Amino acid sequence: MEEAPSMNRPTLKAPVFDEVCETTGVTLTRFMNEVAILNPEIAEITTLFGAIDTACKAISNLVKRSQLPSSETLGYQGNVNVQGEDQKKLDVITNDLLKRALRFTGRLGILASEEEDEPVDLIGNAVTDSEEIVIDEGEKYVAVFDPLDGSSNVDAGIPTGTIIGIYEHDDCCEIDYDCVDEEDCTEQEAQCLANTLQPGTNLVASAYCLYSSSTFLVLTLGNGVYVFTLDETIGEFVLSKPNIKIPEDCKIYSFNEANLEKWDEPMQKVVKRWREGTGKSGERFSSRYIGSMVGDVHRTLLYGGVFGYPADTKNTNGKLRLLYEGAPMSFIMEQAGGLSTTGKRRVMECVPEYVHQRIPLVMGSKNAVQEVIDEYAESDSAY
Ligand SMILES: O=P(O)(O)OC[C@H]1O[C@](O)(COP(=O)(O)O)[C@@H](O)[C@@H]1O
Repeated sequence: MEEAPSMNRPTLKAPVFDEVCETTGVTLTRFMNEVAILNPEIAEITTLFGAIDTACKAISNLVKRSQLPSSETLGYQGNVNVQGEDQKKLDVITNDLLKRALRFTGRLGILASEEEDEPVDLIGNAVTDSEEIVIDEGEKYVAVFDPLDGSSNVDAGIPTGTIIGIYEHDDCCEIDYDCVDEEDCTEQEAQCLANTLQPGTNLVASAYCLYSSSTFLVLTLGNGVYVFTLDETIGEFVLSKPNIKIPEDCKIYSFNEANLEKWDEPMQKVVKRWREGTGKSGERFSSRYIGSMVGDVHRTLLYGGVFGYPADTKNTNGKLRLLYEGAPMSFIMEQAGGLSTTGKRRVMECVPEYVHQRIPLVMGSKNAVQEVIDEYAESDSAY
């Protein structure tokens, strides 16, 4: 897999709110307005976050109401998505909801989603059936998203989430002519693909929304990680934790341990040492695993720990998707001071070869993830 050089992007100026007196009244809208004032060059992104704000509130409501007897959103849609997964009704509904919210900002050139077979080119197809979408001349972006991560858990009321990554759209990005020749795709389609298959180092923003005891929207614009909590009384996301940092040390790991024996050796060795308390920290780790990436990553960010879905003899590339799960969550983890690796590579530097590509993933507290990286470096593991 190709590795991408790091992008030298100017660091954004982040609005500063001190912990105690200022945060109580800082809504996401106000936060984004302050970001736009401090960084006029990315003012357009704040419009996208307006759409994300609305869509996540609507999804939060849908998820909460989905358990009610009157709800028609439980169960399966009857279709199978491009990855062979049975689509839940909520997968389809939340996908449509987010697609529409983002499209009508007029700022989006392309979107790619777990529930869409191919990237959707909004520039090439500006007119869709009855709804004409006007794409502004201004800055355009590419959005990649997993509309309802962990949806297999939704019927049991287990936390689920939405994951979003935002890239700049480059009208004159280099296209892969092989794709044009061999796969008979048009130049426009090749350009659409090239704009979609960008490495995490190109991300300009990423966010996840966790639908759980509360609804949390966690985001980075490349200068720290900010946690907003939905205040249902005013219907606004309110800044609850500015500029969070993940603890460098930890004693919690979060993996589907049922796969442990199928993992490759370095991963097995490290987790067995953590279980016995014979790892670098000498701490005996405890295990926590929800089986919903957004829930497991949110806990890991706040309490410290290591979350991952390593490669194994069944899922030789792991289970999680690089473009709309791995990279956006790695951007947030790194911005909070953590690390994210495949074991051998920094996830953010991996260039996706196709939209639904899977990648082995281990992310979390710096010193523990470094232990995994060191173990892979020592081993000449095939993975
Ligand atoms: O059930 P497993 O194999 O442990 O996999 C759980 C992982 O799969 C996922 O549910 C995959 O996500 P999707 O629901 O978006 O396909 C992750 O949220 C979670 O971390």
